[in-house]
Amino acid sequence: MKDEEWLTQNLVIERTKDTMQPDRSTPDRPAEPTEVELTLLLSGGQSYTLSIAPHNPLLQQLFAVLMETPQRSQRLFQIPIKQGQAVLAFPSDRLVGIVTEPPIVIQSPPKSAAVAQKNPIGVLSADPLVSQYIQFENFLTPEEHQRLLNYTIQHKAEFVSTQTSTKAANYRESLVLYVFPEFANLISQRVQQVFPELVSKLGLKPFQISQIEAQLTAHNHGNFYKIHNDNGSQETATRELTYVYYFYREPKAFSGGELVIYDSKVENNFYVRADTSKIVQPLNNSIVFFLSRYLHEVLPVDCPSQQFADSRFTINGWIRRS
Ligand SMILES: O=C(O)CCC(=O)C(=O)O
Ligand SMILES: [Fe+2]
Repeated sequence: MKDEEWLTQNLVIERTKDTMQPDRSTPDRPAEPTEVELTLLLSGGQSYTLSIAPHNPLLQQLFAVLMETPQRSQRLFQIPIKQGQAVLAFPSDRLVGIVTEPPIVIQSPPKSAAVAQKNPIGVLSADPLVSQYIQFENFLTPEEHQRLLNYTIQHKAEFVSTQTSTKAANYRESLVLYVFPEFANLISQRVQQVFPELVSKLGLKPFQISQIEAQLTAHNHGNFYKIHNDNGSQETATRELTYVYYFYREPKAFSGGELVIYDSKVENNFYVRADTSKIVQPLNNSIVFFLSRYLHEVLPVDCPSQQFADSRFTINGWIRRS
């Protein structure tokens, strides 16, 4: 059967609320939804939200179209809406992103789901208990990266010791600079530029950004940050996404300092740490994004020279929703 035929023969229900079945979840797995809310992001800034059954092959077809790079085969989507009283029609090359809620796993997509642009590396899964992240390499230009490195080394004297919000001892050891306006603005701008892509690739519901926070950190010999999340207090509750931009002097004079992002499991209605995790390498001039609620840690850094200029530097912060 051709796609067009299939599409006109299958009814799609428009957006409805309360799509979850009565709770038959086990502590570890959410109940399977009976409907998925699907937002189609079209070029030109338009979007359309509808609800469909999770096993409707339309989902596979829409995702398959997104994967077709660099050349898209041209076809017309004709999706029945309003109980079949109307049709949403658009050519396949206008589809630029798909948001699903709850997150869904598309079985056997062609290659990685993170393809579309640039060179993102990361882990993408639609299971809310499986942590996902996106890492972009070459995030700043070489010139910006070098200027940032020079600026950081020149401002060594302004760094202070880090603390956690709970002031727990032996939980976090590193240095931080809170005021660095030029580069805080630069990172904030670039983060805003990739934000729509992030939301789409991470399968998040789009949200209004209220603030992008930024701090500049230096991890030198023996420094670390033990397991924590970034939005566990009242003051930090509106942090939705965490970003970490890594930079350092070449040749690299430290090892370790990997970022470990833990998967989750649900206990007593709370997300808690699962035994499985992903390890993110702090690649020079790369930036990683992940949900602020994930538990994560920075493994100890080994920097034999102990020189500040050889540190594992980051600009990291949080995208807050309004
Ligand atoms: O430096 C990193 O890789 C992560 C830092 C972090 O988790 C934080 O500052 O909250
Ligand atoms: Fe963190």
